[in-house]
Amino acid sequence: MTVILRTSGLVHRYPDGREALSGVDVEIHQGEFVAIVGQNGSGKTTLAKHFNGLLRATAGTVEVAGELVRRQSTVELARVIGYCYQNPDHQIFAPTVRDEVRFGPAHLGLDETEIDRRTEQILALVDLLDRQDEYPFNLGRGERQKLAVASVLAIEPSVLIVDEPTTGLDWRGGEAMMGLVDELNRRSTTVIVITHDMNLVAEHARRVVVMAGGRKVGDGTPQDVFAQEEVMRLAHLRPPQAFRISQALPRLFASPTMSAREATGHLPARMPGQLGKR
Ligand SMILES: Nc1ncnc2c1ncn2[C@@H]1O[C@H](COP(=O)(O)OP(=O)(O)OP(=O)(O)O)[C@@H](O)[C@H]1O
Repeated sequence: MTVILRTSGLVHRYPDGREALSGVDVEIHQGEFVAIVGQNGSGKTTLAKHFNGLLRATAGTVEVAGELVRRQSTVELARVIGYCYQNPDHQIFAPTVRDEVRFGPAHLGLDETEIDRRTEQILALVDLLDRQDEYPFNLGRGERQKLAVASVLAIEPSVLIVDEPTTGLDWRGGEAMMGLVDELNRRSTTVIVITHDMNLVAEHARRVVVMAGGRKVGDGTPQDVFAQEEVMRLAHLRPPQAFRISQALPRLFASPTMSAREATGHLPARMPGQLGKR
C-alpha cells in the first residue's frame, strides 16, 4: 500500500516553549480509515495540523504524498489534504451555501464548468442542493457541519481529516455525518478522524493511533488497541461498552458468582471474603 502521510521523529514546540509533540513516527497509507485518539492536550490536533502545513515541525520530518511538507506550498497541500475543523463556524465565511462550496475549486484555478459540476455533485451528496442559495448561518448545526465537509470535498482531496466529526450534533446528525465519511472512504478517500469517542472508533475506524503526552503510545486495529490495558491506561481511555461486554462474557461464564458490572469493569471484582456484602 502506498504511504500517503509519514512523520519521522516529529517534534513540535509552540512559541511559549510547550512541547506538544515529542518524537512521533507515524505512517498512513492510501485508503486507510484511521482514528487518532487521546485525552485533551495529548497532541492529536497538533499532529494533524502538520499534515496540511498549518504547523511546521520544530524537529523531524513530515511527508505528504512522498514529498517533504516544507517543500510544498499550501495550495499544493490543499489538493491532497482536506481539513475539517472541529467547529464548522470557524470555517464558513461565504454569503451563500453554493459560494462556500465553490470557493475551494475556484482557488485552485479550475474552470467554471468544472467548478459548477463539483459544486452540484457535492451539494447533492450532503443533501444541501435545495438550500444552495441560503445564507450558511441559517442552516442548523448538523447542516453547517456537512457544509464545512462539502467545501473541503469540493477540492477532491486524497485525504480527509475531520476533527471531532460528531461534536455538537445530535444522534441522527452524528450518524449522517459518519455515513458520509464512510461513503467517502469506500470511494477511496483516506480518512483521518480525530476523536474522543470510542464508540465511533469501534464502529468506523479500521486503525487507531493513540496519543498521550505528545507521544504515540498505541497503534493497531481498534480490537487490538482496546485490549491493551497499559495503552488504554496511559491514554486515560476506556474501551467502548460493547467491547467490554464481549471481553467480559467469557469471564462471566467461567465465574458464575461474578456480576456483569464486575465483569465489564464497572466496579472492582469482589474479594472472596466480601461476597454478598454490597
Ligand atoms: N497555540 C498553542 N500555543 C501553546 N500551546 C498550545 C497551543 N495549541 C495547543 N497547545 C498545547 O499543546 C498540547 C497539545 O494540544 P493539542 O490541541 O494538540 O491536543 P489535543 O489532543 O488535540 O487536545 P483536544 O482534544 O483538547 O483538542 C496541549 O498541552 C495544549 O495546551
